[in-house]
Amino acid sequence: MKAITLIGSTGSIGTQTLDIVAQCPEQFRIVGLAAGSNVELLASQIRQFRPSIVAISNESKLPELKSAIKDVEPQPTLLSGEAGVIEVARYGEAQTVVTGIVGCAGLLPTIAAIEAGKDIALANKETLIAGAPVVLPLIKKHNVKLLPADSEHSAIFQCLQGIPEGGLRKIILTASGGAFRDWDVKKLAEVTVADALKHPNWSMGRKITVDSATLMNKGLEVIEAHFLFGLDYDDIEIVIHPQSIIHSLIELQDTSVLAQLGWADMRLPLLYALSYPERIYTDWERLDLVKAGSLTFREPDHQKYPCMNLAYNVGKAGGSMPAVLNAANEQAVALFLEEKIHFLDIPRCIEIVCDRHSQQNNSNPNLEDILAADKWARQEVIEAANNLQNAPKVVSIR
Ligand SMILES: NC(=O)C1=CN([C@@H]2O[C@H](COP(=O)(O)OP(=O)(O)OC[C@H]3O[C@@H](n4cnc5c(N)ncnc54)[C@H](OP(=O)(O)O)[C@@H]3O)[C@@H](O)[C@H]2O)C=CC1
Ligand SMILES: CC(=O)[C@@H](O)[C@H](O)COP(=O)(O)O
Ligand SMILES: [Mn+2]
Repeated sequence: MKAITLIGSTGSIGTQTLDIVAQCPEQFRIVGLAAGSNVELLASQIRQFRPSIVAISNESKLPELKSAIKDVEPQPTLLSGEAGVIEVARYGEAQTVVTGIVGCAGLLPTIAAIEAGKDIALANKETLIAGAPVVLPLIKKHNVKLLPADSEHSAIFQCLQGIPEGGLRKIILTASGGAFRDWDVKKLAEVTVADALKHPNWSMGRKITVDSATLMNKGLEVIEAHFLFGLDYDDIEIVIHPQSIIHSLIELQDTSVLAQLGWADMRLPLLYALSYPERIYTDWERLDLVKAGSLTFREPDHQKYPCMNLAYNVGKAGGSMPAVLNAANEQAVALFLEEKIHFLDIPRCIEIVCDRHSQQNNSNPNLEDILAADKWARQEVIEAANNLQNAPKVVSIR
């Protein structure tokens, strides 16, 4: 039975991972949980899954959590703050750590898990995008597995099984097109937060749902694919596939193309990241091609969605640029969700900050450099947002 620690247990990835564990008690058990602020859900997860160690990142919530589980026997070790989450990530018993924290907040716990010899089931793409120059060498050094759980990267990883080294020629990432795929570009000036949070196919957390709407999610996934599978950026293509049935494709040297298909259900890539290389039987709804109907494809519109080109350019620049792109995007999306900037300001702010950083890109950043670049970019987005024409004054960063 595989022992699993789950960080980000109260989110979309977290709850779907726990659904798998509940359905596969012979295969998996939870030893550690970490979350941000959601005491009620975390307490009920503790009751159901009986982890040995738990952390809540928001320190002020620890007393509430303690009280909510005071009758649970045996009591798990309870920690709080960033240090507590890191402690949970490195906790002894677990073989695999599922990274379901959103954003670069996942970076330090993931590094701690790798250094403690854990395999990583990677949902938290921001960790790799910002931290690849540090994370990838550590994965090698500690001889642990980096198993993709993002649906596209899982699809590519599944297709690659049995393909000899050097056989891969191109990656084709599918994109749903996000909330505004059928909106006229002129209407994007009227977008509300509620509009951006209506993903056509997937039910996910707020940040990634906005990323899907700007197509930055696909831009981030291009960089993620580069780091995971080692192809040049010119060999990673995006295609819009509104049905989200084909989760991505690979082209091989002889022009043969392989794809992985399934309903839009994150449990499948999560299960494979946990069971790899085994395949576990499930009673989940099986793909019915007739029910799926037409599978269609179109070119992405780079004028309408500038985030994709931003990501390609930043990926090609490398160094500390991806950390800056990622942090700028996190900050811009947060401001959009707080209704402090407009949807169309998201790429504007990111571009301004990436342009500024291009003068000082660090080609070989260490962890300290990455964290500094991340902090700098967030502050710069605040400034850029305040300077946008007609923008209401935003806030100063903490
Ligand atoms: N959802 C999906 O289908 C997919 C998600 N991903 C990626 O997976 C990651 C998670 O996404 P998703 O589940 O949608 O996000 P959610 O917003 O639904 O969940 C985020 C989780 O992270 C926790 N969290 C936030 N900040 C911290 C912190 N500082 N320390 C500890 N825990 C924290 C939250 O806790 P709390 O709520 O208690 O505050 C919550 O459990 C993202 O990187 C996303 O890009 C990738 C592919 C698909
Ligand atoms: C489920 C998943 O992996 C998400 O990253 C998904 O890809 C979002 O959909 P789009 O970015 O294609 O809209
Ligand atoms: Mn994805």
